[in-house]
Amino acid sequence: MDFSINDVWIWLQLLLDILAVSTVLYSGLRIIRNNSRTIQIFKGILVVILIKLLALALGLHALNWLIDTFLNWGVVAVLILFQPEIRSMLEKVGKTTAIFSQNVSVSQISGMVDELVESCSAMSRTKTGALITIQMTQSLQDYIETGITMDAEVSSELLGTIFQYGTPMHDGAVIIQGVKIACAAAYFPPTARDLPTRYGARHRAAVGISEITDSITIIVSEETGAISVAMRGQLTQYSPDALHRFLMNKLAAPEEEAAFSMEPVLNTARKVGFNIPRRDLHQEKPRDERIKPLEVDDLYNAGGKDRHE
Ligand SMILES: Nc1ncnc2c1ncn2[C@@H]1O[C@H](COP(=O)(O)OP(=O)(O)OP(=O)(O)O)[C@@H](O)[C@H]1O
Repeated sequence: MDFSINDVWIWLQLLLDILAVSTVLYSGLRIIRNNSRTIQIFKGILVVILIKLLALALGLHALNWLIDTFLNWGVVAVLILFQPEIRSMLEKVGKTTAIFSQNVSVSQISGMVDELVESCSAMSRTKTGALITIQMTQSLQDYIETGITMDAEVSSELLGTIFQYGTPMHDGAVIIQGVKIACAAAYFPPTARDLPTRYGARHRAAVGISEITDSITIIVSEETGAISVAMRGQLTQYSPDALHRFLMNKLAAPEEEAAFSMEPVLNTARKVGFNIPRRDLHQEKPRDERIKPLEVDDLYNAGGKDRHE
């Protein structure tokens, strides 16, 4: 069989097209899955499309016209409704203000994690409420501006002082950028979801920021002293040791995560004939096995509660 350069180019274009479309669809579905608001809007759009199909099948012209008009305006409505998600997606594409791109060494991260865990452990013992968010790849600049700007090394003493009850900065969240405290007393949009009643405003704020950014938020409960982490809309309770392992795993080995998020795209490439070796999850992510959450609340499956011993 003869292949001209033109044929090769057409195949390459096709392949690029498939890769681009699957990346866009995958990112869109991830945003929808990770955010309760987008799930609701997505369900609403599906219902409207189903009604339109029904109207077409039954020949209901007036209803069909109404839905067409609604869908035409729908593009504008979706752009307005999804504005925060679109903005955060574009920020993600254009910006890599991640902890890892700030010339931060693993030993600096390790030092920061030691201080962070020590202070959370101390605040857990004294039942001092705390809310600490670590910026990952998406910028938290908008939220930093809602608080009191700082530029200080993370230290157990400083965090303890900030969250001491009655001090001017104890209300709100501390945001960590790189290995530094960028601000205190920041305000986060709380989640719109119905959380179990044992979770109050602090936990709602933590889940809220974890739904709209890829940040990691640590919460120390004033009521119980429990330490939890909010990430991608999920709240997980950790012991101080497990928290240390979790943070080191997330902050000191990010490139594995990034590579794994490309898996669906790589799968498409494999399907069209590219010989890309598969990664062995168990062989390459041994550190995850050491993470032992005490309790996992999967907030997306209301009431779902797994125990990991
Ligand atoms: N939207 C928000 N953004 C940032 N911080 C917030 C926000 N809402 C509440 N907080 C913080 O949470 C504190 C109130 O927490 P509340 O007791 O209602 O929460 P909780 O989830 O029940 O936690 P705890 O278990 O510590 O009682 C406030 O004093 C404030 O510091």
